[in-house]
Parts: sequence; C-alpha cells; structure tokens
Amino acid sequence: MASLAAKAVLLSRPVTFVTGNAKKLEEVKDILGQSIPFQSLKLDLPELQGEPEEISKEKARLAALQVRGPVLVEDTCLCFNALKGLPGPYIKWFLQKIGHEGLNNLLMAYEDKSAYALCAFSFALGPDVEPITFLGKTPGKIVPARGPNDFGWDPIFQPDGYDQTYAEMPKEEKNKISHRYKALAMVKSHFAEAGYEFSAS
Ligand SMILES: O=c1nc[nH]c2c1ncn2[C@H]1C[C@H](O)[C@@H](COP(=O)(O)OP(=O)(O)OP(=O)(O)O)O1
Ligand SMILES: [Mg+2]
Repeated sequence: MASLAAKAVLLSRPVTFVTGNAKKLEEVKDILGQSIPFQSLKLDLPELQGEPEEISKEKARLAALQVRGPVLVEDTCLCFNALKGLPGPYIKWFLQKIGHEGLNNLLMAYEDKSAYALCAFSFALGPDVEPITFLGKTPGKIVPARGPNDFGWDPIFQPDGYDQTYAEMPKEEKNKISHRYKALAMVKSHFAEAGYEFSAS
C-alpha cells in the first residue's frame, strides 16, 4: 500500500482535454468513457508547421501554459501515400478550401489511392513538464464521398478491410478501429502504468 502511494503521481486537477472541435470531443468521450477523469476546454490553439508529433507536442505546451495544469490535446492528419504523406497535418485547410471532391482530385494522376489517418495525442502534466506523445494510425484509401457529412473527411476515408467509409459506419464501429481509438488506447495504458491519482476537487 505504502509503496503504491509513493509511486503514484498526484494530479491536483482532472486532465483538461483542449480542442476547438466538438466532434473530436464527442469521440474522445465515447472512447475514454470513465477510464480517465477529464474535463474539456474549447480553445483553438495555434498550430506549428512540421511533423505531426512536434505539432501535437507544441499544442500541449501551449495548452498547459493556458490551463496551468494537466492537459491532453491531439492533432489529426490525413496522409496520402502517393503524396508522401501530404496533406498530413494541413488537412484541415485543404478540406476547407477544396472539399471532398478536391481531395479526391489531388489523387487523380495517381493509381495509388491509399492513405492513412493519424492521430497524435500529447499529454503534459503541466507547463514545466515535457509532453509525451502517443500515435495511432489506421490505414485505408481515399474514395468519392459516401455517407453523412458531419465530421471532416470521414465520407472520403474507407479503412482497409471495410466496405464502408468512416462516415457510413456506425459510430461504435469507427470508435473500435479508428486512429483516435488506437492512440487513446496507448494514452490509457500510460495512465494505468504511471498510476496517476487525482485529488478530489
Ligand atoms: O476522425 C476524424 N474524421 C474526419 N475528420 C477529422 C477527424 N479528426 C479530425 N478531423 C478533421 C478536423 C480538421 O479539419 C482536421 C484535423 O485538424 P486538427 O487541427 O487536428 O483539428 P481541429 O483544428 O478541428 O481541432 P483542434 O482544436 O483539436 O486542433 O481533420
Ligand atoms: Mg486544429
């Protein structure tokens, strides 16, 4: 008992998941359930350019400075293999400017329509602690849009081994195989191993 208590890191507050995206938050809530106590904060943090892991870490640093406590953030990429991983972290702006059809057209000149969805979660205990990052990746291909258009590029991403796009799948199904699910599984293991404890407040 005593040794367990000595090992545990006591967090003064629940983790704050910082995101400006309500759909992400919904999925994170569904996937985490009661496993990690967290609250959410709607902030659109500035994002660096660069590699997904660095972008995610920097988001966590900025979030921790604002929250002054433990934070969790994530950055999501959609990477086309024919384009060496682009649009990658810039998918948000590509989607906003050229839409689902434009994204399909980017691959018109290539036979290879394969792609992967990548989620980079970063967790920081606070503003003075270096964030740690957890990556989740789901392979698939880019197809003409099918299914409800209520979350980003879901209608044009068909995961390998499925006939349905993310948008056509029931939410529970997406949340069992998604890039976000895989990254959060690692976050959960980390929490289990680190033995964080939350003071009641
Ligand atoms: O599972 C997903 N299925 C479909 N689309 C998705 C998914 N996850 C993120 N997305 C979209 C949102 C944004 O257009 C871009 C990622 O950009 P990203 O910066 O990570 O998200 P964001 O700015 O909306 O929210 P945040 O405040 O957490 O940065 O891909
Ligand atoms: Mg963003």
